Amino acid sequence: MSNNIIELRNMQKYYPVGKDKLHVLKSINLEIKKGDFVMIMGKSGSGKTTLLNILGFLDRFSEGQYIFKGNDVTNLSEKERSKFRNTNIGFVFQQFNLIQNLNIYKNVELPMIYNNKYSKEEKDKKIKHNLDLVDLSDKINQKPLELSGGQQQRITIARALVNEPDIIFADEPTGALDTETSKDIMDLLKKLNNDGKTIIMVTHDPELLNYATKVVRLKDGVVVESEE
Ligand SMILES: Nc1ncnc2c1ncn2[C@@H]1O[C@H](COP(=O)(O)OP(=O)(O)OP(=O)(O)O)[C@@H](O)[C@H]1O
Repeated sequence: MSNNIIELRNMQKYYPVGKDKLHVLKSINLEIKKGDFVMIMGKSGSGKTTLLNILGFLDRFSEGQYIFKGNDVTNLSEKERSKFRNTNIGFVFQQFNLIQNLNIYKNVELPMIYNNKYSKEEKDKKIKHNLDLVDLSDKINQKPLELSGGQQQRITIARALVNEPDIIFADEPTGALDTETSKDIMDLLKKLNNDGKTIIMVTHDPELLNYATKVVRLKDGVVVESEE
């Protein structure tokens, strides 16, 4: 088996717009290896988020083939897609997407509620372990808005890790943070990458390129450059 964790073959994505269709991703061929730290770059509207959402089973594509960990996942049902997503992928978003009226424990617990396979003791252990990993176990009973932006993003990273996914998808994870806090978050992602997680990240920021092992540049829905 190849050591590609992800392969896209000749993938096309159209969005319906009135009677027409907008061709937003054009003949995308992509190979991502286990342990890569991939940066998807390109101008606003070039298709970065659409590509990330397709790779993360959040959106469907129109034509082509998707091979994920050696499985052809092109034609999965919605239920199978949710299972793949929940088992294999952790998500980190620019706007954190934490639930404000739940405390940190409950927020980090969420992905484990959906997959429903751990006992209360196992959940406690995993939540504490991952909060330790992001250095915030002392915030376990607080609410998201009582934390700084950087701390909230660290909580979303703990949440992304609880189901022990192989891959972390991050859409502009530092977009809402100042320079110094961005560096902390990038260093944390790099540490996870060094420990074996594959990271696929969308960014506008060329200064973050030195964290990457692979760069994919999109222009008007076309991969114009893909370099290791
Ligand atoms: N649900 C949708 N319906 C129709 N068109 C869409 C939809 N979502 C995105 N688009 C269009 O698809 C194109 C690509 O959008 P996408 O969000 O993937 O770009 P992006 O590179 O991530 O941009 P940004 O950096 O601004 O987030 C844009 O032209 C956008 O307007």
